[in-house]
Amino acid sequence: MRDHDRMDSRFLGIPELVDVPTVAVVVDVMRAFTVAAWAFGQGAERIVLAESLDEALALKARHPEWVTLKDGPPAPGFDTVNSPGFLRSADLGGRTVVQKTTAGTVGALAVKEASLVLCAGFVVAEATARLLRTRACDSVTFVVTGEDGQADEDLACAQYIARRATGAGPDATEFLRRAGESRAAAELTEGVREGAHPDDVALCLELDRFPFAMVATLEDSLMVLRACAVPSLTDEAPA
Ligand SMILES: O=C(O)[C@H](CS(=O)(=O)O)OP(=O)(O)O
Ligand SMILES: [Mg+2]
Repeated sequence: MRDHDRMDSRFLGIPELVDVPTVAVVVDVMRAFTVAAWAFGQGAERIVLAESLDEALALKARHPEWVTLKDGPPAPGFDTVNSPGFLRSADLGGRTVVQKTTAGTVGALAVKEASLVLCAGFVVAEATARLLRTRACDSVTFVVTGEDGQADEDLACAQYIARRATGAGPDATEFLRRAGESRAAAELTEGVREGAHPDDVALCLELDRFPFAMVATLEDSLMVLRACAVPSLTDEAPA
């Protein structure tokens, strides 16, 4: 039986990903994977993580009913922006979303050959940790997507999930405080980052807003993210 306390965690920025991890948790709190979680919360069936803006536009041209979003300001060919505040009023029931951002989607695509790829932020922290526990993951690479691995909102979330995945029950307050004081939070609050809603930072700091984890897999050469229900702890085998 695996000892949950022994999970080996490493925390790497995207440029540091030189080998293919077995299990990767790609963290982007502000804002890609908070946005992705909200898309599922609003009914989206799947999210295609696009390699480039051109690929997102080409997918839209082939599938006009798909919903495209990118970070930065609104742009032709894109239906919306990378903002949980704006996305929470969208009806995405059964829709396919195409997402392209500066950090989050790039980080997920950088580990697309891994056996298990989870995408995460605070809004799905507990479900993500629980999935790592139920899959008995002994060694996990956390991809800290922002600022070449230095983004403290992503590192804090990654460290929190890593602790939770070992069965420890750390108080989230300090991790959320770090995220709230991060450069990304300040830039979103001050309007430096475009395509932002005034509620974005608060929405990115909602702990366990959603009950699902998010798993990315290659489907017909596209990296596709799907919400994944995770059994409750009472369904886990005893350690
Ligand atoms: O939309 C975001 O918050 C960022 C882009 S930027 O840093 O604001 O330019 O993208 P993400 O990949 O979600 O970190
Ligand atoms: Mg980010």
